[in-house]
Amino acid sequence: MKLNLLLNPLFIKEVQGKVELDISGIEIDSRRVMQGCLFVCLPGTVYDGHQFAVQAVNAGAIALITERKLSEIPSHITTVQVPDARRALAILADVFYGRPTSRLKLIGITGTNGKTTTTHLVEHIFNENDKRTGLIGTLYMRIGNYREQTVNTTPESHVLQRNFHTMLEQGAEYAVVEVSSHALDMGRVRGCQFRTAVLTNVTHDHLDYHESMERYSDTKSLLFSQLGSAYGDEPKIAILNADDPVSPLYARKTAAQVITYGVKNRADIRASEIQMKPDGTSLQVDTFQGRTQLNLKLLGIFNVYNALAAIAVSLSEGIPLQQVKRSLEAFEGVMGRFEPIYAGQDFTIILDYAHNPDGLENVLQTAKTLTHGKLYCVCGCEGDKDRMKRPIMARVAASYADFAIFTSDNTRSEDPDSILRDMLEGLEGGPIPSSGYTAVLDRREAISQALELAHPGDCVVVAGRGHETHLIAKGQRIPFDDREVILDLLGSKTTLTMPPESWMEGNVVVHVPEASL
Ligand SMILES: CC(=O)N[C@H]1[C@@H](OP(=O)(O)OP(=O)(O)OC[C@H]2O[C@@H](n3ccc(=O)[nH]c3=O)[C@H](O)[C@@H]2O)O[C@H](CO)[C@@H](O)[C@@H]1O[C@H](C)C(=O)N[C@@H](C)C(=O)N[C@H](CCC(=O)O)C(=O)O
Ligand SMILES: Nc1ncnc2c1ncn2[C@@H]1O[C@H](COP(=O)(O)OP(=O)(O)OP(=O)(O)O)[C@@H](O)[C@H]1O
Repeated sequence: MKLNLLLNPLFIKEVQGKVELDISGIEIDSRRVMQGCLFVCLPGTVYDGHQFAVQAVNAGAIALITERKLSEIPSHITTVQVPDARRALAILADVFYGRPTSRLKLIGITGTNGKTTTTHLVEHIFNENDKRTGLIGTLYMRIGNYREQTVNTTPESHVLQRNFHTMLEQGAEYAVVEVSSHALDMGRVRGCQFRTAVLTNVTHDHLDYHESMERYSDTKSLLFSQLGSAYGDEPKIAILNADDPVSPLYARKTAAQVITYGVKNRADIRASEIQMKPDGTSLQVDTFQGRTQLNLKLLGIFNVYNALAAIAVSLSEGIPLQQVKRSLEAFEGVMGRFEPIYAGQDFTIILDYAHNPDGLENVLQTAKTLTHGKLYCVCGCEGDKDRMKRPIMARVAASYADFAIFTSDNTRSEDPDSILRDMLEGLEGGPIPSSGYTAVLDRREAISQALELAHPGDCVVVAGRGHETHLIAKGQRIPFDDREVILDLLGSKTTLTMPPESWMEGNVVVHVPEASL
């Protein structure tokens, strides 16, 4: 694409050099630059991309977007100075890839927990109903069988727009995207023409970055204000969790039409008569298309919320309720999210990705409800991330588990002992698990101890890592997959299908939510 066409929508302070150039791609990392690229110099949290301009030119960049004048740039290289390179990147990426979101039906899902699960639920329902989708999130970018690995839950704008372009090429009608608070804050989704925005929930996480819950919640609300205020021929919809206290404020921030879902409060899509059994959850759902009975294979009230959000998206796209029901009932779950690991052992093991207080509480609450015997929890906290959640997560584990084993997660640059000390501070003067707790630095050893302690009827929850296959410590990525470790400790190579009767020996549990209508 010609550079002058790319630059058209940009507010430019100064251009030096020719703009009649053919640009082969847009890059922000000098190590990935290819011949003919436009290199955008981004100020980052660790480095300043301007430092790598010369490196980018040496690697083949023919033009640069900068926020200031740079010395040492060869005179044949075009330099375009803008006030804000990150904003410029979003605009350039949108133009370079042909404004793909104007031709895709874009659904963005934000929230502290449940984004991955809800995007997968929506993808599954849509695909079962002949709507071709692309999905972007923590696990991957995928369109049918085509997959690309993602570095971030929500990629930087040039990768995001490239993904959307690929989706269009592959015939996708919809894009279902996890939108993280970091992405909203850094403007990675600027330029995306969202059709539907969904909120799962807002609870404590990422305060290392956002600093306060107010700022965190305010950042998440950007997705709803970014639905825009112009009305076109197609509907714009904000889907909000009626039981989350932030929702009324988010409703005020959007000009879009609002659909609510929930369990406790009045909502457009509301679940009641929730019953949880070891092999699934049944519920009644009242919607604007009538009432239906649902039998989900998923466990936990948190998954009821995820399912309600997916129902709201599906109904708003005109999929009949009975078809939504059929599709939801066939959904098997998402890798590493409340996933049972069974290799013939006589107790239950749940692999889960919970890595913040609310996620852990939801998972342990669900496991406890279904466990007749003892509940064991193995969990840790990440280094170089929100320190404030460490004692809270330990308290959550202590409140639900009969025995807690605190261990390491990604320690990054931090001393693993000091992370554990932060966690254990949460137990001072607080609840202590009925059978006690221990701290075991080595994660494999921690899991091993939990499996050795468990008896028939017990349940071991291994939390925090879910689908992850590596641990990060001192700048190294060390292969470590909780699933493989568990199977290895059980002396098995693969998981088997678990017969429902060998799950936790729980009776049918009826959950009666408190109605506040
Ligand atoms: C804190 C943060 O979000 N950092 C993101 C940010 O990197 P950064 O600003 O720190 O970049 P930097 O390392 O300082 O470098 C500055 C610039 O110099 C460039 N550079 C750097 C080195 C070099 O040799 N050459 C070069 O050109 C870099 O490419 C960059 O353009 O921009 C990068 C490109 O978009 C992101 O990949 C990176 O995400 C890192 C990996 C990360 O861990 N982010 C987390 C916090 C995050 O965003 N998480 C959310 C999900 C959270 C959740 O819900 O759990 C997500 O959406 O993934
Ligand atoms: N609606 C929910 N409310 C609370 N906890 C949830 C909910 N859905 C899932 N969880 C818990 O949070 C964990 C992460 O779920 P999921 O991956 O769907 O969320 P996410 O928002 O994509 O997380 P991340 O952004 O960190 O990838 C699950 O393993 C489960 O423990």
